[in-house]
Amino acid sequence: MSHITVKGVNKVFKTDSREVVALKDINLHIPQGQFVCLLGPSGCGKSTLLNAIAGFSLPSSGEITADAQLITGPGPERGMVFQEYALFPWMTVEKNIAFGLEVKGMAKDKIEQTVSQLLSMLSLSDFRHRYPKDLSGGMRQRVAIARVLALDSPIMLMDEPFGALDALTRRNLQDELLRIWSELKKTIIFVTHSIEEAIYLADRIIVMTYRPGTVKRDILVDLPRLRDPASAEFNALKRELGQLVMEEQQRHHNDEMRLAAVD
Ligand SMILES: Nc1ncnc2c1ncn2[C@@H]1O[C@H](COP(=O)(O)OP(=O)(O)OP(=O)(O)O)[C@@H](O)[C@H]1O
Repeated sequence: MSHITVKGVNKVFKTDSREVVALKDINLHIPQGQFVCLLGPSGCGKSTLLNAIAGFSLPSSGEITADAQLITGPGPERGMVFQEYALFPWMTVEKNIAFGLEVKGMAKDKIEQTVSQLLSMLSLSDFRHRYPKDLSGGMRQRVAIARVLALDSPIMLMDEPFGALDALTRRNLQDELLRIWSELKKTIIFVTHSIEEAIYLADRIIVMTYRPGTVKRDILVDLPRLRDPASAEFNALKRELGQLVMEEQQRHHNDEMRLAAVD
């Protein structure tokens, strides 16, 4: 089981000069196995919501539960993949993947078996003895995904994991992620500001508003996979989402102009 409930969540950041309402009255239920994208322009609270679900930064009010258990901090059932890979540079690929399992005290032969399976699943077998600095961005992100999969968390939280990759590598990794997701039946919450990426991947897209971050639209994507970005249905949804995101982008822009005028 791995469902998430977000109930009446608010998050306020206080700085010396002002308060930022990053999230306001967010209510969501994410069933087990759903692939959800959080979509919106910069500053609309996507990472704040993801970090709250991860337990890194708790809500100011409201509550989030995973399998009906209140989230009060990070937990093994929720694995996080960041944009910036977060690998240990002094460890080889296989050591990076094995690390969490060693910390958990798993038996050596079981670790070897798990790591080999993951290396194969993510096409990393030929790179097992390499260090992160000797890998491309796409390969490094594969290792980061393998590391989270090693811990077998039923929930994967992903914060713009492919944002720094070139278009072709990004599409390859999107396809691999879809394959892994359908094979392992994970619940995935994936932050992106790419409309096309959200439509390509998600069962459900949650469009957020810019400051305060609220749910602007909650859309189920009912297109068969693998999805064709050239299809009429894909493009119709892209236009609809483009309009919604642009409205928020405009609010972001207006806000920046207003703040610049005050300074
Ligand atoms: N630690 C913090 N202190 C003060 N304000 C913060 C803090 N973290 C986030 N914010 C503010 O909260 C709002 C939401 O930020 P958040 O990073 O969640 O947005 P985002 O949608 O993930 O944007 P991006 O795509 O740029 O990462 C922004 O206005 C941001 O400036």
